[in-house]
Amino acid sequence: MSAAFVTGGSSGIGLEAARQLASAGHDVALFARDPDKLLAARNSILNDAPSRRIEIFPVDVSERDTMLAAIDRALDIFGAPQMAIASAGIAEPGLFTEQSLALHEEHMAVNYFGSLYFTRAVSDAMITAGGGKIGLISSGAAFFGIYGYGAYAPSKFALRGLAEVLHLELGHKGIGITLCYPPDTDTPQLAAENRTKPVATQKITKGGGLWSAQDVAAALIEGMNKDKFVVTPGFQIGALHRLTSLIAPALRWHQKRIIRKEEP
Ligand SMILES: NC(=O)C1=CN([C@@H]2O[C@H](COP(=O)(O)OP(=O)(O)OC[C@H]3O[C@@H](n4cnc5c(N)ncnc54)[C@H](OP(=O)(O)O)[C@@H]3O)[C@@H](O)[C@H]2O)C=CC1
Ligand SMILES: CCCCCCCCCCCCCCCC(=O)[C@@H](N)CO
Repeated sequence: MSAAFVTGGSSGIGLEAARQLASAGHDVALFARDPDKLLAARNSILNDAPSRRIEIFPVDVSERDTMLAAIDRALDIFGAPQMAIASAGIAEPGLFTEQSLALHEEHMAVNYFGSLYFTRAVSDAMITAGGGKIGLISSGAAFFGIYGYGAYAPSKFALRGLAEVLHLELGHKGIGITLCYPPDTDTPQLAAENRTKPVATQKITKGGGLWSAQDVAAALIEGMNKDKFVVTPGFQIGALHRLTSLIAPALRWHQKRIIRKEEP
């Protein structure tokens, strides 16, 4: 039986991806910090896919050695996964002059290095096993600098840089890399960030549309199955992906208009 490993699998996009992979016949390993949320996620997935094996691994993806040890335990149980998705992430919007340096470091540690440790460990195992597919979640905020995302966006730009290299280096070793750029997606994280998000940031990101976690997860998994490198949910994100360097001056002009009005 083939397995799927999912970080951030206890909530939002990761939980929906894990649920869809279990329903498609995969056993699943879930990685996230809060054991209670992991248990609830396991029960909810088992409800939809009762005959699958679902194991939970309470771990902080940014703690390198404990994370690698947790993946080793999952590899002992399941062997190399056929599918692996790194969805664990944090997003705290705010202004550069008001955010702490520690918060910048935390975004890189979780969103970038957490995804990197996971990718390194599962790709090593997949190469030995003869192949596999890895899904990484960047963001629509990784195409151009968006007001209010000084701590968050760079971690997603970095992930994009890594994925572009891995697509080239691992592709011919039988490892598919799929990079997803979701717009705002209706998850607990979006609800939490909206409580402190500057009004200008909300108005700017609204232009990307609002997706459900189910639909983003489905688009990512479909992209992985079809060996697509890039998944862009929605026409706005698709257009941004193709056009950003061309329309960068227009995107700055568009934001400055909103910022002048909302952030005196
Ligand atoms: N929602 C949105 O609008 C968008 C989201 N994204 C990206 O999609 C991904 C998923 O986001 P979303 O589903 O909205 O978020 P949620 O907050 O709903 O879920 C995040 C998951 O990541 C886990 N997680 C967070 N920090 C850590 C950590 N340090 N170690 C291990 N697990 C961690 C959480 O569990 P726990 O807290 O228990 O650890 C939870 O399972 C993120 O990378 C996000 O940046 C991209 C674009 C838009
Ligand atoms: C010429 C003028 C055209 C203007 C169009 C502007 C469209 C911008 C869309 C960007 C959407 C980015 C959402 C990121 C969400 C995210 O990553 C967080 N919610 C994470 O939790």
